[in-house]
Amino acid sequence: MSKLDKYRGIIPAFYACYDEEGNVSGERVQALTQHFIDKGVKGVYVNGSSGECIYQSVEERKLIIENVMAAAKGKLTVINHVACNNTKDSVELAKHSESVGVDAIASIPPIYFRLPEYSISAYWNAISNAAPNTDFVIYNIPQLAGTALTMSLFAEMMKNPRVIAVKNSSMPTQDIQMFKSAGLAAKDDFVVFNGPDEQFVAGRAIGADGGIGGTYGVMPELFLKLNELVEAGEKGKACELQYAINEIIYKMCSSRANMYAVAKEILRTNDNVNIGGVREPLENLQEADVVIAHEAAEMVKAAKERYLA
Ligand SMILES: CC(=O)N[C@@H]([C@@H](O)[C@H](O)[C@H](O)CO)[C@@H](O)CC(=O)C(=O)O
Repeated sequence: MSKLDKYRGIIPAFYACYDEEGNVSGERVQALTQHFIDKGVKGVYVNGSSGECIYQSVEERKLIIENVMAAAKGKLTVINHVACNNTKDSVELAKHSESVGVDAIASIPPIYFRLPEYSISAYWNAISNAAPNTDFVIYNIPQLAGTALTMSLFAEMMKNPRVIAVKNSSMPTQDIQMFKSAGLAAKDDFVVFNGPDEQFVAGRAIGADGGIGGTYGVMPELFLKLNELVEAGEKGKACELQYAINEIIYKMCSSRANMYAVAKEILRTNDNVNIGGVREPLENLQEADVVIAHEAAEMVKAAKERYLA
């Protein structure tokens, strides 16, 4: 048993939870956390892309993680994404994360200015030094952050003993293999999370230890089953379920509204969990999008009936 086993499995990327006025709702954060505990997932990834972190203040992000921790009570592995695009605020969130007892903090590189690698490693190490007793996860999502995790930057970060994982949301699954191999060459144990939900089976096959995903939240049971099939070596069945999941994701992405608005409507419809809409400038649902969300909700139900029986 490795001390990193708590990160191996299905970890939904936590959605932003708002009240009817669009303010962060601590009560709804707790309700969503409880929902994930009830579903039996390994953990949650809080304040990431799915958490709409770039549209939230430092105080709101503190409120969110405090409420996740209050409801999780040790029943979930909690990873808190703390990057704010400036070192000062990110450091403040890192310190606060450690004070509330998260398992790990995570960070994307700084966005907008194309910084040299020594500035990115200095940024990540400053954040990590502010939480000296907390694991650190590098979040690689070049298509959104605009900066990719190169192998030289990765090697530099491996010198930090708290760096235990990469959450890899880049599209080439080969990146997973490269980070996994280099991570294991540098350390006794190292975790890589699959990022693109549509490639979960491929990511796991090439070395990912589990996944963190933005669509797990609307169908955690299906991803738990998918992970089980992968672990059992049932390639054919795993691919069949992956294809069914992908049809659901394509449906979710076919909406004019932002995908997270669709996800929240699916949660409301299928699970009676109401966490509001999305924050502007993300698009909320119009009538045609509600139809799409309800079709996707039906697809989730049908897939559960078919694959979980
Ligand atoms: C580019 C992107 O948003 N990738 C998502 C995926 O889960 C993605 O939503 C999913 O594969 C659907 O395309 C995650 O990797 C992001 C994520 O987990 C997070 O930080 O919320």
